Amino acid sequence: MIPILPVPKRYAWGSLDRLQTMFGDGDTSVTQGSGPLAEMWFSAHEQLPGGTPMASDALIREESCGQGEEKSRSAEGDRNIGVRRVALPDLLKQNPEGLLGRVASRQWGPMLPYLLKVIAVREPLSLQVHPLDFEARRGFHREEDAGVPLQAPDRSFRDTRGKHEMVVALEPFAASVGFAPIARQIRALRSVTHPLPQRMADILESGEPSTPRIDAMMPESARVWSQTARRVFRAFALAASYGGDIGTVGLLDAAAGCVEGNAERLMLSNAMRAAQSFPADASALCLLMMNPVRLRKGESISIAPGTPHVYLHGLAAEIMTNSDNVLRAGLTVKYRDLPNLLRSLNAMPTPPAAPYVVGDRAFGIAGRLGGDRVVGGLLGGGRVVGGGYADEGVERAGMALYHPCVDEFSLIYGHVDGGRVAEWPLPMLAQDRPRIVVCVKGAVQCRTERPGGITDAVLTCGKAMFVPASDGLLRVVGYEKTGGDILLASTGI
Ligand SMILES: O=P(O)(O)OC[C@H]1O[C@](O)(CO)[C@@H](O)[C@@H]1O
Repeated sequence: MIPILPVPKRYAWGSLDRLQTMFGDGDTSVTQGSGPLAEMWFSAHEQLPGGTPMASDALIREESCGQGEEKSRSAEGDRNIGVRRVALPDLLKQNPEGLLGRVASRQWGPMLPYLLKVIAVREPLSLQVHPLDFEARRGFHREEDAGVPLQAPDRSFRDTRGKHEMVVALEPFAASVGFAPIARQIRALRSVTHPLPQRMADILESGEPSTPRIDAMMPESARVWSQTARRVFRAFALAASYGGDIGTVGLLDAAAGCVEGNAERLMLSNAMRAAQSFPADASALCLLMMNPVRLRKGESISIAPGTPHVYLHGLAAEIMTNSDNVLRAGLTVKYRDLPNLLRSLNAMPTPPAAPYVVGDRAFGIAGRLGGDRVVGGLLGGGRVVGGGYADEGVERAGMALYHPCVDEFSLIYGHVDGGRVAEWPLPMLAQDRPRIVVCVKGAVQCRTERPGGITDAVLTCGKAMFVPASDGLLRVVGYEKTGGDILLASTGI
């Protein structure tokens, strides 16, 4: 087991206290600095030139450290033990098979195929879409050829990989994800008295072409799209490219009293939350086209490339393919790249999908499908109707495994009581793979056993370990009376 330090990301939408409290214990170098803290990355994403940190540092204990590498020294018996900080991607390149395992290193090369984050959302994130693999490769090379530096703020593609992502709520979490059924979009838009939302509703109802400017932004593949997808694309692109200030907060406020239906009310409330943070940005109206999502602790949602989404509020774990490619349409101070976003957009109304969830005693909603296997259902009308933990919450639920339909990652989240050994929902996912374990509450003790001997480590809240594939099975025991909550990231195969 190798201790790793997260990379803190400070964006304006981050929290002023959640991550500071969770990760601030002990090593304050991780959380020091003022202002909001948005994300903590446990990552082996390649470093950007110019020193922008993307990858976690691994802390390697060594009896003698090379010059300039030694950060701290302590006497252990007669030995002089040093701690050397090595960027995780460099460490993985030294011994891919031992650290990542045979299967992962053959499939993805000397690279950790997933990126784990803990995110604290105080203000809405951007209205965004992630690209597919081929779109990321094409976009990356286009920007390289155009000479846009990798770390430039107006760069969209920072690597060549598509981004598939999954969110597991650690506290209540609010978002808008994917396009809602078209009738619901029309009802929400019609409630707002202004020519722009009315025009969007007209487009959705009649399918008439919006303007040549908007139709010119349709990707080539739109030729084979359904009428519904074309209508949705046009209405979305109209609001996202509008540019002017229409006084969205006042309009949404006036609409709040007249809209009918729970889902529509939630759509309006999500749009209002976005508009309050970005009052002059008409793209907040796009949230009137999107499914409102409310996750409770332990509930989860899977975001496939192409899915438009806005995270609005809450604390969550996020795990994704090893990519930082985000295409933004609005609600942000960061670079917007509407043409590329529209090229990647999935314009078909689709209910947000929960990943497969497997767990022991973890579910009261979806029901069992034989053995300990439970299939997460779909979200509808802003309520989770399948998957995730039952009402009583994670404390009583034990561990659950969240597994979307990709091979690169899976996540276990749950609580281990003091003195109890964690019961993994699927034990094989806790061995022979590259794993990252993070304690997000209380304290736990991790143990690995391999021919060389037993290794033990206590993780208090905010501390993390990279557990190499060669370390064999990982056991986690709740520490002291209260035990702790952990995230255990692993590959899916
Ligand atoms: O562009 P923003 O609003 O800062 O959001 C970026 C963040 O959004 C996400 O893509 C969420 O989907 C994160 O993984 C990412 O770090």
